This record gives sequence, C-alpha cells and structure tokens, in this order.
Amino acid sequence: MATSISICFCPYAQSGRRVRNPRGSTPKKHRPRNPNPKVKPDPPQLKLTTSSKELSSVGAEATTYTRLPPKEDFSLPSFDSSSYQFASEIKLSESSYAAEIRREIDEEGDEEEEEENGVGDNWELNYGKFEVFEVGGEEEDEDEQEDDANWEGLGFKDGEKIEFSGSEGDSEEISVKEKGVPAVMRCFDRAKIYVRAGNGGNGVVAFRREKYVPLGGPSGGDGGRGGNVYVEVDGSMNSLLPFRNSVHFRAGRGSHGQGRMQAGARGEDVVVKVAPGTVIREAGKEEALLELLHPGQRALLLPGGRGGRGNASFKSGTNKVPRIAENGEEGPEMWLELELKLVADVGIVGAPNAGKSTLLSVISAAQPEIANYPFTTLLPNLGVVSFDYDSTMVVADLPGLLEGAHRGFGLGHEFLRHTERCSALVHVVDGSSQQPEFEFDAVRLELELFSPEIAEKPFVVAFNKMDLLEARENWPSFKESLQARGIEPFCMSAVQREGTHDVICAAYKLLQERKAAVELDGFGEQNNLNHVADMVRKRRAASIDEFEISHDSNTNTWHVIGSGLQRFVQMTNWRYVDSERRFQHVLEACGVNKSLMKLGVKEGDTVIVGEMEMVWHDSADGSGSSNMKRSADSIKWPEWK
Ligand SMILES: Nc1nc2c(ncn2[C@@H]2O[C@H](COP(=O)(O)OP(=O)(O)OP(=O)(O)O)[C@@H](O)[C@H]2O)c(=O)[nH]1
Ligand SMILES: [Mg+2]
Repeated sequence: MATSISICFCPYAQSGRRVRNPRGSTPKKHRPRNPNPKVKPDPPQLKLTTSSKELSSVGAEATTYTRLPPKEDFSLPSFDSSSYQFASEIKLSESSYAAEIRREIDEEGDEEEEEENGVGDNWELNYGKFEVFEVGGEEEDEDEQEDDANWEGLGFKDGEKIEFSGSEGDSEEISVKEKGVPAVMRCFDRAKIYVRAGNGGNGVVAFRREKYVPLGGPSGGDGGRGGNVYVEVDGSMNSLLPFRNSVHFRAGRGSHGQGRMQAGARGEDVVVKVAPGTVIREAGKEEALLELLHPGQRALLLPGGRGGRGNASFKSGTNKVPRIAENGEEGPEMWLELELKLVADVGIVGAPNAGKSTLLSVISAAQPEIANYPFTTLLPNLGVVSFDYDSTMVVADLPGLLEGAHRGFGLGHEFLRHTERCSALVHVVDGSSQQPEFEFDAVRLELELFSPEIAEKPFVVAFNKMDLLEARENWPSFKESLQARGIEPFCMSAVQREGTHDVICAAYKLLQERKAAVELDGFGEQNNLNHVADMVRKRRAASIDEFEISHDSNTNTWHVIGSGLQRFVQMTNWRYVDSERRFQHVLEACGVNKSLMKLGVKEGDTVIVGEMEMVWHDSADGSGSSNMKRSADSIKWPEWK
C-alpha cells in the first residue's frame, strides 16, 4: 500500500547537549583561605598509631623526595602484618587519627557554609587531600605538592586505599588520589591537554540591491574555514612542564560570510609546542598517534571546520532566489596525552649517589646539582658532549635507580623510560660502596625487569671514585669478575676528571656503531605526520548514503546513524525556510524515508537523525512519496552560532 509521509521536526531535542554550570564555570575544590598569606601554615601531619621507633626503622619520617633515608632503609615497612599491611592497603580504622579525619570531613560541609558567610577562614580544618580527584591534566599548586611529599614520607605508595570505619559499624571507603611523585615531577614528562579546531563560519543569505541593477540576485558569501591545530617540536623545550598551566588549546573560528559575496576570514590556527621526543596519544588509548623527535617538525593534527556556504552558492537554474545558507562545520576536538621520552644519545644510569651527575658536569657544560646524598637528581638532566665541531652527542643523567625501580620504587620507574631512546648506556658504579658488583647487578636487573629492550642496549661500565682508598681496594676484584663475564669495565674519578675521557669515548664509539646498524636496518620514522588530520577529513567526507537504522521498541524511537548525515544536520541552518525543504529532499534522496518505511515506522514514532528529533507522520495523499510538513508547534530552532 502506498503511503505518503509527513515529518515534524524538533531540532536539538536529542540528549547529549552540554548543560552549562549555571555559574558558567566548573565547580572548584573547596580550599579555605589562609588568613595570613605571609605565614605558611604547617601542612597537616598524618599520624599513625605506631611507635616512633617502628616508624624510624622503615624510614617513614622522610618528608620530601630530596632527602631520602640511607640505602639500608629502602625496604618495605616491616610492620606487624596483623595490624598494618602496607604492601596493599593501609587501615587507619584503629588509629586515633581516623576519628580526627572523620570529624574534619563531617565539619567540612558546615565550614563551607560558614565561609560563604565570610566567617570560615580556618586553615586548621583544611583536609582537602582526602578529596577524590583525577590525576593528570589538573593544575596543582605548591600546597598540593607539599601534601604529596607528606604522603610519600609516610610510606604511602601509588594506588593505595585508606579505609575509614565508623564507630557504629558503617564503613566508608575513600580512594585517595594516586600519589606517586610530586606534581612537578609528574608533569615533567607527562601532560594531558585538550585541543579543538575552530568551527567554520556561517554562510549568509543576502541579495544584491543596487541602483540600475534590477534583480541583482543572491550575494550571500561563504563562511571562513575554522583554524587548524598543529603540533610543532620546539628545540628549546626539554620538558612538558609548560602544560601544567595551559591545558586547553582552541583554534579560532572562521568569520561568517557577508553580503556582496564576501567570504569570511579564516580562523586563527593554534600551534601546540612540544619538546623533542614527545609521544602523542588520544586520551585513554594505547596506540600512539604521533611521535615527534626533531626540532622544527610540524604535524597538522586537527583541521578546522569548513565554512558554511552562503546563498550565492545555492543559486541554480531551478532556484534563482535561494533563501538558504549553511552553518559552518564544527571543528573536531580531542583530549590528548603527551609523554616525553627524552631524545638523548647516551643515558647515564646507576645507583643513587654513584656520581652520575658529577660525570655529566665533567664531560659537558651542564651544571646538574651534585650532593652527597641519594636522589639529588630528581629530574633528568641533559648535556651536550662535543668532541670536535661536528661530532657531538647528547647525554642524559637520570635519577638513581634502586632495587624495585621497575615496580615504582624510588624514582627510577618514572624516568627509566627516558633511556628508551638512548643508543647506549653508561653504568656508573660507586667504587667506594661496600659491594660495587652487587650494585651494578641490581641496576642491570632493574633495567631488564623494566624493559628487556633497554637492557639489550650496548653499555659501558664506569667504576667511579677511584681517588678513594675503598674504591682502589675494590677495583681489582670488580674488574676481574666483570671481565670473567665478558665486560671490560673502565675506572675513573669523576671529581678529579681522571678516566672520564676514556669512558665517554667508549660510549661515543658504541653510539656510532649503533647508528650505523640502524641506518643499515633502514629503520625509518613516521613519514606522514598529518595522518590524524587525514583521518578526520576522511570521516568528514563520508557519504550521506551510508547510514544505519536502529529501533528502540520501548520508546518507539528510530535512530538513523551515519557520520555524513550527522554532519549534514549540523550544517543545516534551520533559520532559513528553504533548509527544511532541502533536508526533506535529502532524507528522501538518500533513502532514509524508504528504509524507515520498510522497517515499519508508524505514525507518531520518533525519528532521530544527528541532533534532530522528529515525529513521523504518515501522509494521507497516497502518493507513496514522503512529504515532510513543518509543524510550527513542534519545531524548536537551534541556537544561532
Ligand atoms: N671522592 C669522590 N667523590 C665523588 C666522585 N664522583 C662523585 N663524587 C661525590 O659523590 C656524591 C654524589 O655525586 P652525584 O654526582 O650527585 O651522584 P649521583 O649519582 O648523581 O646521585 P643522585 O643524583 O642522587 O642519584 C657527591 O658528593 C660527589 O662529590 C669521585 O670520583 N670521587
Ligand atoms: Mg645526580
């Protein structure tokens, strides 16, 4: 039976439109004001009901990363397992502090109200660190860094939970923010940013009105293209720390078209500058989108939206007075995770305090911090070693590695990945330590456990501190045992600059050999840096004929899904009367109406195409073609962009 159809529109009725905070901003974490900003309040101290003797025995009194306890203290806490299980979770239920924390949490609501009234400026009650919030991308200020350090000092590790048990038996679990390292270290080589290409400008409807030019015709210009998002390698950057403060990158939107056939201006492009060696992933995905190594490399990441066409573009033989123009196309958006793997030729690794930074300071112009305690180096340092004018190599001095570094113990885990790009390694061994060979083996083992590929890299062993008697005593046995394993170690005194040249020449030789091997392998880099933009363009070019229809029988709703159709709906400017006719025509021409009828759409069913929600009406004229009629009551105009 032939049926004719009419469809009424309710644009934008589909869920998924963002609802803005009535205040126009995202709610901020509650943070009481410091009554006296010059005097910094003591950070809240977390106390465990453990004797001070026990705590000191596991090095739990350390409060910052810069001063860790002696090496023998780098073992997991040896609490009585019946009461404290630090390995997986820490229960504070029995501690006196739990009651205190619970009281603070209860009071926090009251305190907020007080502060609204201007009477709640009490720093003592700020236990913001128990709030649950996400890691990465968020800004963190110095206070939070101090909090991090306090947590670390108390022996908390990543992903641990704190359980609070109420006295009445009800228990509430609060998962604490993943606290690994202070923010400045976390942000050194990782960042999460938001990028958005500009929307295209809208086309306009205009007609030429001029003296002596009767019937001037349509003259509405097209909108301008939205700005692109580029990623560029900036050779002067060596960390991702700038992204701590700037997270959002939005390209400008194209200007709208104007009368007299004037096209809108292009939106302003945005260039995200990253350090050499940055790997870019889409947030939450494993696969790397881009790997940018060399200064000056530039990739088009997101192309801006196309400008909407003005009515001059719709003029045709059958329609000489078109009253229709398009919206500009929306620019794509993305959350990106950036990871920096330093681009260094040689990485200096070794146990803490072995003399790695001293070696770097001697062989290059770098001036890393050097001091006689473990973990002086908290962030990798880079130095350029020049042999002569055209032979140089970049050397990275990495934070010291401890046993368990691959599991995140010490700082090694955070920075071991920076050795991934190194062609060769220099193992610095503290010759004056009690067991230099054991120290060397432990570092080798950590590298192997972290990544067998790193462990396979060629290396040089530098036995350091030969100016000290202990080192000179240890050297013969160390050398002998390594030679027995087929390794030829070097000895040096970094402080006295003796033997360092041989070490660095040996490393340079390894580097040259490796480079030659890589060239022979024909190992190439990514050729097409714009492949993400190409992907976006391909998706945009999808035909409107490609769609799928799904039916929800509970609500009698039909979803027509297809990226071409979705884009068409988004670019349709419902302010112009002709837009509706065009939309009706397109639905008919691309076969949506036919498919719906075939699938059994009934009078009154809801049909959703892109952001449009429509009500299906069977037409009674029996012509068999779909006939859309605008129902003024059911139509809601989309907001003007
Ligand atoms: N006597 C002597 N002391 C040295 C030598 N090389 C380094 N040192 C000392 O060893 C201490 C540690 O040196 P760093 O260069 O900071 O050691 P590091 O391996 O970078 O230590 P972390 O950064 O903490 O991992 C400093 O006090 C240096 O002066 C050496 O050849 N002889
Ligand atoms: Mg150092």
